[in-house]
Amino acid sequence: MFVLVNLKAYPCDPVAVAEAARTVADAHGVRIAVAPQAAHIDRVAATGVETWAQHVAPVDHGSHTGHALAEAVADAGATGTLLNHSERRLRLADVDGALDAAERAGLSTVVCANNPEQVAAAAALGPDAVAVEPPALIGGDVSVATADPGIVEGAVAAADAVDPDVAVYCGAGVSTGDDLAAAADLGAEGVLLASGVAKADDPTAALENLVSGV
Ligand SMILES: O=C(CO)COP(=O)(O)O
Repeated sequence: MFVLVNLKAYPCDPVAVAEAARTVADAHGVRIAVAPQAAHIDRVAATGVETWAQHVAPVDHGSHTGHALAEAVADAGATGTLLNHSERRLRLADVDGALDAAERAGLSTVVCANNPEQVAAAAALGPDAVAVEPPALIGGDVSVATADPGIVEGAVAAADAVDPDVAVYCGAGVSTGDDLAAAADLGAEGVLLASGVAKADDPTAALENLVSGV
């Protein structure tokens, strides 16, 4: 299982979370990545943890003030990027353009989606992975795998029908080893989570609990 920790814009210490993630990943042989704010990518990557961007823009080098250029986040140390997160939605053409930008820069990609129908559309664009995250469950205490197992199974089936090479992750409310195990049982190959780690008093303990479900 792949564990992708999205730090959003939470007021946590990104380097402390990154060091915790690298330590737990190494100790347990689990792939854990951290997606900090763009301005923190270089400091997070310097810890040695797998580092992702939260977004890249569908643009090339040029006159694009204020856009997150895929090459720039890759230069800073990111090796992958989220796209179309529920809190950073894109138009379909911009998801496609951002996937092109990420591919140009050598970044792995996860396109987020609300439901199996959007998962199918996202998978058709050829990302490395899609992630189903029901917005109503994001930031809550009940994991998507418990609250709505059918949406995870539906996402796995939808992606498989379009392109079996696209991995399927799930997220929203994931915080424990039981949540991770439940997601795996439903066919997910990874989880996205945020508050369970970014808001934890002890991110190392939170991550240790999570990977106990691998
Ligand atoms: O949006 C998410 C990850 O990208 C999920 O957030 P929570 O883990 O806080 O529910």
